[in-house]
Amino acid sequence: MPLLSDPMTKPRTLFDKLWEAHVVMQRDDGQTLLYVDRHLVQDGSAPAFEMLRQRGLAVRRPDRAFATPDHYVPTASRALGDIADPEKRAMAQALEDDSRAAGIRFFGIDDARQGIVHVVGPEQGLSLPGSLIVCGDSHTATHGAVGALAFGVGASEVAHVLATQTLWQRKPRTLRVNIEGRLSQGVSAKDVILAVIAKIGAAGGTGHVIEYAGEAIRALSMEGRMTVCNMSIEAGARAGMVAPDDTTWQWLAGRPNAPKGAAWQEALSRWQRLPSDEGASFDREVHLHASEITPMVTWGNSPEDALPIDARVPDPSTAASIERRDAMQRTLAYMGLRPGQLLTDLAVDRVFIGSCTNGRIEDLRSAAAVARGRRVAKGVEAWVVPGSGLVKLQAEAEGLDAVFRDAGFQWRHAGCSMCLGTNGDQVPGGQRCASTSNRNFVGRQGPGSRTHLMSPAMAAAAAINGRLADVRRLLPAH
Ligand SMILES: CC(C)[C@H](C(=O)O)[C@@H](O)C(=O)O
Ligand code: SF4
Repeated sequence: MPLLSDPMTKPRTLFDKLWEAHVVMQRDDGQTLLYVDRHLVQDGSAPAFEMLRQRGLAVRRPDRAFATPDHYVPTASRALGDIADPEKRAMAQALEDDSRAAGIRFFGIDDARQGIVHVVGPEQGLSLPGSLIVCGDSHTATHGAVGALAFGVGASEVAHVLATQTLWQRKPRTLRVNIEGRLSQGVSAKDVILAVIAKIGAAGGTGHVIEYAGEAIRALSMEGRMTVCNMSIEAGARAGMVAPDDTTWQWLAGRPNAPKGAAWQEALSRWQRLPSDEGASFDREVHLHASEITPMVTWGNSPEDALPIDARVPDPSTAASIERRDAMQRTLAYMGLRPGQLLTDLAVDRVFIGSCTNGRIEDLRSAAAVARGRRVAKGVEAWVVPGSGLVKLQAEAEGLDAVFRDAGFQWRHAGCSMCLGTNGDQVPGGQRCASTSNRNFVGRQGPGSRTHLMSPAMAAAAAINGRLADVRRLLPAH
């Protein structure tokens, strides 16, 4: 029996192991300096390079950074010149110039490997188990799916990491979210994370790193785990992670930047020791049973406003407080909803399948399975935006582009696109969009846009039906 008080044998969580392995030094005020293994950079990071220039600092470890433009790139063409806003065009160009000047590996818009940085990192094997990964973007949590500690940082921290390869952080607390049992047919990783956020709230994970565990998480593919980890930030958490296992090794083996040969074997034996030890304790635990989770959609302006698709728009008069009632009334007004309306009665104008949450090959396969042999409803504009150029090529090799095009979807180039609309791909004001992205905030997809978050299969079902729809009633005919 190990002595629990012995720090060498005390059971540790995956997070504890990762944190301890990256500590450079601790300060008396509770801040810890961490070593950063991988720094992912996107086109919003131009100001960080400028900060370095102003202080006459060089990039310390260009070999540990990687850059690709995603937020500002056009998805109708592959030319930076097609970015209408000159400021954004300059930012996208600056990323290329600054990366090249610093010797940072860079995938430009004309490179098939370009894409949303959170899709490209894992795809290229740049995001590896046991590593500490940062990026100047909140959805960096995605990379935790490979068993990494990955989180978003601000612009000045991006500059700090570029200059020093380290980062000051306060140690977060740990929260384990356990999903026991098996998911039913038509229920996906997106439904899991929407159900988790609906349960714990958009601030439920504040100050914590979440480890997702349990049978339903173990059964998820890597793509599914990335979807779950991606939205950790929408629960307020600092990061999300899943212990690496056989699914992880199989998915990573052979990726361009994953270790090869003897180095792979050596890495594997290290990585196999990463999962939380039996008996390791977490500051908090939350339990959900997979059988409780059904296809979900959001109705409001926070990802926590998620309900099963067969539910009705909630009634503000039943709210727990006056403040909540007023907030709900404002939300319903913005979203153009009436209390008690069936969610399946809501007609959509737009459908967006893509983003770092759900723009991977498996997401496109599940949407295509629903779209196959069917037609997008009249008056609906439906887009599919692959998360990376390689996802696009893979989908084309499988004929998914033809499935989508035949059904009346637009097949676009890779980028963040309508998730945030910074590249001009926006939902017009007042229009309702079924979206596979991660945020439904006021104006998120464009001023006045109304976003309903859901899984790729559910978004495809909405495109076909012209209304929010229960994909279980529209499952592909076999
Ligand atoms: C623009 C970027 C900094 C932002 C983020 O941090 O997440 C964006 O990616 C988003 O999804 O809102
Ligand atoms: S796809 Fe959306 S959520 Fe992801 S990085 Fe781009 S804008 Fe942010």
